[in-house]
Parts: sequence; C-alpha cells; structure tokens
Amino acid sequence: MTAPPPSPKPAPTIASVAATLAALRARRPLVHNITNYVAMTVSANVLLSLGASPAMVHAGEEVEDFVGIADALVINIGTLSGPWIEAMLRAAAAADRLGKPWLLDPVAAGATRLRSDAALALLRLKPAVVRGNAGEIMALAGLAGAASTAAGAEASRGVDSLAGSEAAVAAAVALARQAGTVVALTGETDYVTDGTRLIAITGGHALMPLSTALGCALSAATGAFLAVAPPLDAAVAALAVYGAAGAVAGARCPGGAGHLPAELCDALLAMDEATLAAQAGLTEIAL
Ligand SMILES: Nc1ncnc2c1ncn2[C@@H]1O[C@H](COP(=O)(O)OP(=O)(O)O)[C@@H](O)[C@H]1O
Ligand SMILES: Cc1ncsc1CCOP(=O)(O)O
Ligand SMILES: [Mg+2]
Repeated sequence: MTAPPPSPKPAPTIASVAATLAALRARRPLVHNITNYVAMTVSANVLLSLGASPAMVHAGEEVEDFVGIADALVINIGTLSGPWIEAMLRAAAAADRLGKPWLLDPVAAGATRLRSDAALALLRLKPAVVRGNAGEIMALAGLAGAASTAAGAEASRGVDSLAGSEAAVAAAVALARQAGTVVALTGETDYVTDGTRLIAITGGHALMPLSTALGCALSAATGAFLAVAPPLDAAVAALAVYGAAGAVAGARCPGGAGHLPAELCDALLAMDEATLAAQAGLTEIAL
C-alpha cells in the first residue's frame, strides 16, 4: 500500500498573521541587529512599536555573547567595512551554533565586490530568511549560481531597485531552493517563497521608497517575527503587518514622506486584525 501524499500546508491567512503578531507582542523578543548607520534608529523604533526589544550590537568582541542572549539576529550589510564583516560572520556562525534564527538583508549586493563577497559568505552560513528588493535578490541569486545571470547591476542604483518585484520572482524561488532559505522579496507587491511555495502580499504605499531605511526596518521587524514563528510564516506575517501599517501611514502623509517613519511606527503600535484585513492581501500562487 502506498502512503497517502502529505496534506498541503494551509495557506497563511489574515487571522494566522494576527495570531503571529499577538504571539510576538506576548513574547517581546530581544532582536540583535548588526545594521547600517542609516537604519539604526528607525529599525529600533519599528521594533519597539511592534512589541519587540531592539539592540544594535556590532563589536566583534561581543557579538557572539549577544547572540547568546538574543531571540533572533538581523544582519544588514548597508554600511560595511572589514571589521563589521568579521563581526557579521562571527555572529551568524554563533547563531547557527546556538540554533538562533537569523535574517540577512543583502543591501546593494552586486554593487561592489566587497558587498557581493560579504553577502555570499553570509548566505553560506544559512540565514533563515533573506529579505531584499528586486535588484538585490536578482544579484544575490546570480552570485550564488542559482540564476543564470547576475542581473542586479542593471536592476539597481546602489541601495535602490530599478526593477519591480515581479521581475525577481523567478530569482527569489531559485535562490530559496539553492540556499535552502526563505526569500522575502519586496516592492509594490511583496513575495515570500521557500522554493516550494510562493505567497504574494499586497499593502504598503508608494511613498515608502521615498523614506530611507524602511526596507532595513522591515528586515529588523522580520527578525522579531522569526523569534515566534517558522521562517515562511514569520516572513509572511512581517510583510503583511508592515504593509498594512505602511498603507495606513502613507494615507496620513498627504504632503510627502517626511513624517512617514513616525506614522509607520504609530500604525504598527495600533495594528489589529481588522486593519490587517482592510489593508493587506495574501495570495498563495502555485509553483
Ligand atoms: N511602490 C510601492 N508601493 C507600496 N509599497 C511599497 C512600494 N515600494 C516599496 N514598498 C514597501 O516598502 C517596504 C520596503 O520595501 P523596498 O522598498 O522594496 O525595500 P528597500 O528599501 O530595501 O529597497 C516594503 O514593505 C514594501 O512592500
Ligand atoms: C542609503 C543607505 N546607504 C547605505 S545603507 C542605506 C539605507 C538603505 O535602506 P533601504 O534598503 O531600506 O532603502
Ligand atoms: Mg534595502
């Protein structure tokens, strides 16, 4: 007798996202961030508004100890230098050793040799989630040999993507398969994939790319969700909550993006299931 095929995992829903957010708020995870100078304050404020405790800790001498007390680790290569790379590699290896989930934000991967090499070396240390924009995901997939071309250079202008997220879906799926990770690809529509499943998430606001480090802060937020849910569920919940908050915040900023980070934090603090249902959409796409 042949065994029946495993039943498919239920698709994430707004209700499951709301439950994951409630678990995060109850747990108040300590999130260790090695992130760039531009993103530090907004990332910490986003984590606090979400219900997590942020810590920005990058000295090589203490990262391993800090990973030991943290619930999750976020590594963002936005403002790199040699000692930072060393600290990132030590922290990621410690997270792997200690079974702590960690996320890689490969900011501007593909733009220079230094950041491409750093992103690849970190990818080999098995992040639970890689979160990036289309240019970064295409570049990293190419560098990792998961996609035939490293299209990132033409698809990016430094830290900004010139390509829409749809253009990078195939690269995201290939990267997830090759690296054995979950890829969270952001843009006007966000996508999360583990290489076997693909979920599209709508929400957000057109002003978001006009405020620096909101992608980095989303990566920090995803780290907090990793403390309470498996990688695919964590990434879907993070992108849905953040997208819903972004939509609310953007609507409160008729004059431009100047106040957007503050409005985003307020919207995260007040986030509830009704707002999620009104502002975020989840669709599973068959692969
Ligand atoms: N055109 C857009 N419309 C709605 N939301 C957007 C748009 N562009 C980006 N976002 C949102 O902004 C956040 C950061 O994504 P993104 O800009 O892709 O990252 P990065 O800042 O790393 O380039 C995500 O929540 C994403 O959904
Ligand atoms: C402008 C800049 N330069 C180096 S890191 C950084 C922040 C990038 O933030 P994001 O990727 O969220 O736009
Ligand atoms: Mg970014």
